Parts: sequence; C-alpha cells; structure tokens
Amino acid sequence: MDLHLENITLTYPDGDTTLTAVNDVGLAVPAGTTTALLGPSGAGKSSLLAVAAGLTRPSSGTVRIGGEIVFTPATTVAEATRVRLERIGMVFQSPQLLGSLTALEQLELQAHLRGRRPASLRARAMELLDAVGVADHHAKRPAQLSGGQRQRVAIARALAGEPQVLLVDEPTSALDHERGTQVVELLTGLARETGAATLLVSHDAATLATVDATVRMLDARIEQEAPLTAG
Ligand SMILES: Nc1ncnc2c1ncn2[C@@H]1O[C@H](COP(=O)(O)OP(=O)(O)OP(=O)(O)O)[C@@H](O)[C@H]1O
Repeated sequence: MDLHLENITLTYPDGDTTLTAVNDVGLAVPAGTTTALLGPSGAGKSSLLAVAAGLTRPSSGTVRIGGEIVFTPATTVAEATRVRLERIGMVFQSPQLLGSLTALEQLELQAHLRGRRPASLRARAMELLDAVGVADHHAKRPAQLSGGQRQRVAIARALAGEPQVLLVDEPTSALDHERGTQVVELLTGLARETGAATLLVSHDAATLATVDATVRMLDARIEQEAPLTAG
C-alpha cells in the first residue's frame, strides 16, 4: 500500500524555545517502491522516520497508509502501537535481534506476534531467509553470525510480519560498500516482490543505484525529489 506523509512538522522543546526537526514535509512512497532519504547529520531524517513509524507524534500533519489516516498529532500510543504491529516493519541501524533465538526463530516469533498464520509459517520464514541469502545459517544465533548476516536476518524478520510499509534506518552503516549496495538492492527487490512501500534513511548515496527515488533533507525540509536514472 502507498505511504503518504502529509505536511509533517515535528518540533522538540529546546530550552525556552522549540527546535523544528521536521518542517512541513510531504512525501509519497508508492506501494512496491523504495525511496531513499538522504541528507546531512541533523537534517531531520530519523525524526521523519520516527513519525512515519508512529514512534513520535507529529506536531502537525498526517501519515496515511493506503489512503487511510493512521497517525496524527492526536493518535494515542495504543493506536500507534496497533498500527505499527499490523502494518509496519522496521529495520534499525543495529539489528536488535534476540540473543537466545536462532535466525529462523526470530522470523517465526515476529510472524506469530503479528498474528500471521500462513499455512506453513516455517516454510515462509525459510523462504525469506533464502531471499536475503542466509538460509544456510537459519539454525545460528546472532552471536554466531557476521554483522552483514545479522542485518540480513533483521530485514527478513521485518518482512516476516508482512508489513505494508517498511521503514529502514541506515541499513548499510555497518557494512562495506559492496555489501551495502547488496543490502539496498535486496531491499528494493523485496519491496517490489511484497508490495511494501519502503522508506530508507541512508548516509551513503553510493549504495543507492537500485532505489526508485531519492529525497534529500536539509534543515528540516525536503530539498529535492528525483527519480534516479536507471543503472
Ligand atoms: N528527542 C529529541 N529531543 C530534542 N531534539 C531532538 C531529538 N531528536 C532529534 N533532535 C534534534 O532534531 C534535529 C534533527 O535530528 P535527526 O536525528 O532527525 O536528524 P538526522 O538527519 O537523522 O541526523 P543523523 O543523520 O545524524 O542521524 C537535530 O537538530 C536534533 O538535535
């Protein structure tokens, strides 16, 4: 489903005044496509992602998924949590896997928590681990995996909940250029395959050849929106 951020403003209290982290930002991510959010440190990227995830209430503006308003300044924590559980997948900069579970179990737990009951939960989880290239490691715990493998498991785990929207914070920061490019390519392909509207924050423009669009933030505003040329 499409993700729409409409007129999003987010301010934080800053002493006697307020700091505007996101200033009247509009952004549309069509279903099945990937948009990369670029910009210097402090531009407001993580703040915008937090609003899109319902982790932070916007000061003004609305977030829609598939046309339906899901987050506004009035959304309660309980409502936001429900929407996040049912509709949104998240991948954080550091993969935040559960230390005691194998790669396969991380996915099974996620699907279970989200009430997903595919005919064969295990088969679907294995399919996703295969899609991200770590099926051979399905029985390993996080400590037995490399940083890149953990990142891939985290991506597969986010998709195990069958999210309509996938939000990804700096997926390549712990990876070298080649692996970073592979992970972005993987995310772009999975978004297309699953129909998830994917928004990914990145510092590394060089890894973004396969995304559908890039958006640059500067001083809390969107600076430009341009489809990347193919290749
Ligand atoms: N919880 C908070 N309370 C107060 N100010 C905050 C908070 N979170 C972020 N800010 C401020 O909001 C602005 C935007 O920060 P944000 O983290 O969204 O930027 P960013 O583009 O993601 O930066 P980076 O690339 O360094 O992560 C910054 O000036 C930051 O100091």
